Amino acid sequence: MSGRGHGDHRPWSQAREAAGLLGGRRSPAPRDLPLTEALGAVLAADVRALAGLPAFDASAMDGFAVAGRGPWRLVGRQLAGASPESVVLRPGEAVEIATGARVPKDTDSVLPYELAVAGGGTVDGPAEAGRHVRWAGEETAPGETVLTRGTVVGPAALGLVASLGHETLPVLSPRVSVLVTGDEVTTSGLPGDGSVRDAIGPMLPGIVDRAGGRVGEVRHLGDDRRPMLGAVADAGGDVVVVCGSSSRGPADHLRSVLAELDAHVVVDGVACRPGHPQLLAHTDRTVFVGLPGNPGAALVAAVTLLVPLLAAMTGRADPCEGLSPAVLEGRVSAHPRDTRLVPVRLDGDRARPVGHDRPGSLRGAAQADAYAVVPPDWGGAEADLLRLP
Ligand SMILES: Nc1nc2c(c(=O)[nH]1)N[C@H]1C(S)=C(S)[C@@H](COP(=O)(O)OP(=O)(O)OC[C@H]3O[C@@H](n4cnc5c(N)ncnc54)[C@H](O)[C@@H]3O)O[C@H]1N2
Ligand code: MOO
Repeated sequence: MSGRGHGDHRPWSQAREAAGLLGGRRSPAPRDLPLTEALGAVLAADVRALAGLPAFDASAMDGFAVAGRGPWRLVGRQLAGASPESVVLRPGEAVEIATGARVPKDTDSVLPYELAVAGGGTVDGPAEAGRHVRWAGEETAPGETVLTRGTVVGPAALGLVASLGHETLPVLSPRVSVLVTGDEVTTSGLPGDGSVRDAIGPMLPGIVDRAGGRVGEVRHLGDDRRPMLGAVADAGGDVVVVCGSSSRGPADHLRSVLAELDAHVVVDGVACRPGHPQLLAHTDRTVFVGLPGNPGAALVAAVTLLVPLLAAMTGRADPCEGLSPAVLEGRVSAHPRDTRLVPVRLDGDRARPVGHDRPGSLRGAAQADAYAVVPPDWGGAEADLLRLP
């Protein structure tokens, strides 16, 4: 049973710092992810244009592509996506053209419908040489660097690189394996009669994603020690998260399993409520994070250790940080030793506790914008905030 008293628990802010420091010393190997999976990851290398933008000379307006001086004889029509070599223009000729369509060879400019006078097989108007054509490569030339290493891939970046011909992106994104433990934990159907539905497995991939990592596998295990040892030892990835088994009951084997794997323990218990049974440890190859089985406590532990760890592994800002402090409403009191994390809704510079914040419940966190951080020495009124992932 317990060999460590409560006094050994790390102060909450120090635990977060320790996770960030460890993450800063661990860089995941670069890997290529399909564009559909690259959102939110950090670029491992500069990205160059594989094709120019536009990739061909295209009309920027609906109207007429013209060559030479007007009036022009209408010789055809070019719609977007039409076969590339359909038309070649000679001086004095025009084709009706759609925005985005490839302009015929030897086009000088495009005359928009609004400026054109058309009839009797001819068209005339004030065409200006070179205008209203998006010339190949004028926005981006092939080979140009369009995104630099270290950029967090956002939706626009995905659209950009797709338009330049990429199928994958080189990213730094820690691979995370999740082991959910507990004989009583089920993955489908109604809970009851001593069984509970896994609430942590469904929650973690989104949290990991927002911190720039990817969950590769969520495995469910019982409470026996030997299978847990095998599963922890064999779990692939840069980070292995073990849920449940973090406390000091007869089925809580994580500490002894980590000791058998010669893991170095960095944090064993954090002075926060909920979520004090948390673990951070590592071998040369892998970082281990132990989360409590109570789902509300697991979420607090995830934002305490897992999120800062993953963010620091790719050198990005912690996605939970950056909110300004707010006036904490309601009757919240500080705990004598532990930092309390209170789920709140934000309204301007005010934070209102939402309740339903017991360690076993995610109901409050599911409706909240942030945790209000209430340290033991809290003076009342304003509290720091930690954005909920
Ligand atoms: N003697 C002590 N007992 C406990 C302490 C303590 O300090 N001394 N701490 C309590 C706190 S606080 C927590 S939190 C839990 C953490 O325990 P474990 O991490 O070992 O988790 P379990 O005992 O397996 O489960 C706790 C609770 O959560 C339910 N659970 C577990 N996994 C899931 C899941 N994936 N989804 C939903 N619910 C889950 C489980 O059925 C239990 O009800 O220890 C306290 N005890
Ligand atoms: O601290 Mo436990 O992790 O509250 O439920």
